[in-house]
Amino acid sequence: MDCGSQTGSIPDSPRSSHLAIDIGGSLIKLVYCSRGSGESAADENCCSSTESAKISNGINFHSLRGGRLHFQTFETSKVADCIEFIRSKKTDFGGGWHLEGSKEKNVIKATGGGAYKFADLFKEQLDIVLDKQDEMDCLVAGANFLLKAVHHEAFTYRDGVKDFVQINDKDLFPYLLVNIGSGVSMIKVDGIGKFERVSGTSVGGGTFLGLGKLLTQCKSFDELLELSHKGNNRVVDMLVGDIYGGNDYNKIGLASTNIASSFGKAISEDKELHEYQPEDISRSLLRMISNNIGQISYLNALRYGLKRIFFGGFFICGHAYTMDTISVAVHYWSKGEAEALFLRHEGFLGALGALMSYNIDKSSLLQGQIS
Ligand SMILES: Nc1ncnc2c1ncn2[C@@H]1O[C@H](COP(=O)(O)OP(=O)(O)O)[C@@H](O)[C@H]1O
Ligand SMILES: CC(C)(COP(=O)(O)O)[C@@H](O)C(=O)NCCC(=O)O
Repeated sequence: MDCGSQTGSIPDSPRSSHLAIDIGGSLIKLVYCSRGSGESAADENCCSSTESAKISNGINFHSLRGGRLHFQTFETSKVADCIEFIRSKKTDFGGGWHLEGSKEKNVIKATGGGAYKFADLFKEQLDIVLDKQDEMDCLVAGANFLLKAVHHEAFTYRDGVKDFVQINDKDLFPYLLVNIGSGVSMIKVDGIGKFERVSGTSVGGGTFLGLGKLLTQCKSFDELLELSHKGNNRVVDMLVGDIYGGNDYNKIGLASTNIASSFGKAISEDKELHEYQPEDISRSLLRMISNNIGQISYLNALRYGLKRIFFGGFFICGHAYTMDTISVAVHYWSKGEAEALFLRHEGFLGALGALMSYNIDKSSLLQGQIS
């Protein structure tokens, strides 16, 4: 993305630039363009950003011709940190955020439920007005932008192998966009600004983290994911073989190793929670939720005749086991007909969409200038 004045993509004063915010149920995502040499990647970690922000900054920080695009996250429960961060950036933004055509002095584009929930807080604390953008509009705009503009944005993931897929511009639509945030939205996208939210499920990233905290005493998402690396879901899940005396159930295509019932082993084992390893619980939970989302996504793709399913949202977080499980679920249920694709900037679709709702020259944004 070019924030520089040479292309005229962002008509603004030399120092000021644009900031957009997506305030979700779990995380706040900030995206902002800045110009000049004043900032470095190190700035990204200077405040109380979450661990996943650090991870994503590692891959998402972009040097821009004439400017830079920055990505930042905060836990929504720590909105005060986000407010302090924005306050600290105010001078970098020429003393405020001036929206073209608006009488208001400080206005920033904002999406997600928090744009409503925290509107008064931003006004009181920062004297900033949140210019609310619809969450679904932003998700779709962000996804379309990335898929059209960014080389190597989408990839498949199977058995630990990431394969980048270059999407032909003329062959992008229709597709299913599945955003796995706190909850999950499934959106059939037919073109730029043309979409319908066709389904959703409340069993999403918030469920993984919420149940995971209750069941394992973990304090954070990163801790829970880390545990899942070391776990064995078969200790907790009831397999087909557990029911069929070690045999496959060939007639309906089930191998003995298939999960028959997530967490099903806990029915009969008469064990207390503390007798299970938190690693195994975390693994089983992650698998259950990823598999379920993969399956519902496939059913919606089938319902609308869609071959490509793009997965976004911070739940995925570039995590190998999550992506593998989703890919296997889509492949398994579609008998290889549909494909799960992941996005490098998965967690920032809404924030990028909100950023694009500024009066920015879209044609220059769509010339592949984001790396
Ligand atoms: N550092 C983190 N803290 C909390 N949740 C995280 C973190 N990193 C990833 N997640 C996962 O991402 C989900 C939030 O995804 P996101 O797309 O930001 O949704 P939302 O817009 O609802 O906040 C969480 O529910 C959790 O599963
Ligand atoms: C309400 C939401 C759009 C909010 O987005 P989020 O903060 O989870 O990213 C999302 O949580 C959702 O789509 N939930 C599923 C609700 C349902 O379809 O049953």
